Amino acid sequence: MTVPDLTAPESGLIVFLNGTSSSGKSSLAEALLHTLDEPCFHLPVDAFHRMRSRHELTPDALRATLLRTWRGFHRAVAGMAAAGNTVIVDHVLSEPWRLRDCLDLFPPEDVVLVGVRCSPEELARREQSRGDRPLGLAAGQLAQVHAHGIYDIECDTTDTPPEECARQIKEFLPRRPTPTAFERLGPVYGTGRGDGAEQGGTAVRDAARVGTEGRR
Ligand SMILES: Nc1ncnc2c1ncn2[C@@H]1O[C@H](COP(=O)(O)OP(=O)(O)OP(=O)(O)O)[C@@H](O)[C@H]1O
Repeated sequence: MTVPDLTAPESGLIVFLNGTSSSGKSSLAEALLHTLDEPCFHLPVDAFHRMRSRHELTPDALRATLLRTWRGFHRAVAGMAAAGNTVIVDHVLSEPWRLRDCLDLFPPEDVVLVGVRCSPEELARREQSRGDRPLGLAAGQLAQVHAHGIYDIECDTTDTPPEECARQIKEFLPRRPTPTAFERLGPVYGTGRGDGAEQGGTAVRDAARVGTEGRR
């Protein structure tokens, strides 16, 4: 029987899609799965919420459980990438601690931070037609989600189909400049692997102040 090579592989790329609810992250992630040449995984936080058992919880317990779900999600992404997998992350940076936690965990040179933009009018139209998201959810997230201000690449899904956005990202990957957005954001947020991963990270200190934004 052949023994598999278990020496530490090179870290895989993390294509980090950040945008409000209804901005088109999941659709873009799905298009990327078909567009990128190498095997890759789409890890959406929604899948982790679906895996959780359906217990009745007090508001405090729910808040703590949601926080653990998000933090577990970040660590699952880091683990998949550490094993050499290309990972597409579908994320809403609607609370500052979420970005801090990711900055603490992910190798900054391996993250491609993608801003997924969409006009407020189109976001409202999509919410209306979906019917499974509270109206105004996306509008309420807009300012915070993009507050860090830096991306490696941005896509505007208002008038551009997911397949075209995926093609633009694929074209960008081999010529992405350094320092990456994550490399630039680490010092700004006073975070980074090394101090964060071992000690629990700034995000853990922030967690005491975490909001109750919940599942989104
Ligand atoms: N590029 C696009 N052009 C037109 N419609 C789109 C585009 N991308 C997504 N949509 C539509 O917008 C709605 C939301 O898309 P999607 O689920 O991909 O967004 P999301 O950002 O993952 O949302 P959420 O975070 O709420 O799950 C869907 O009805 C989808 O068909």
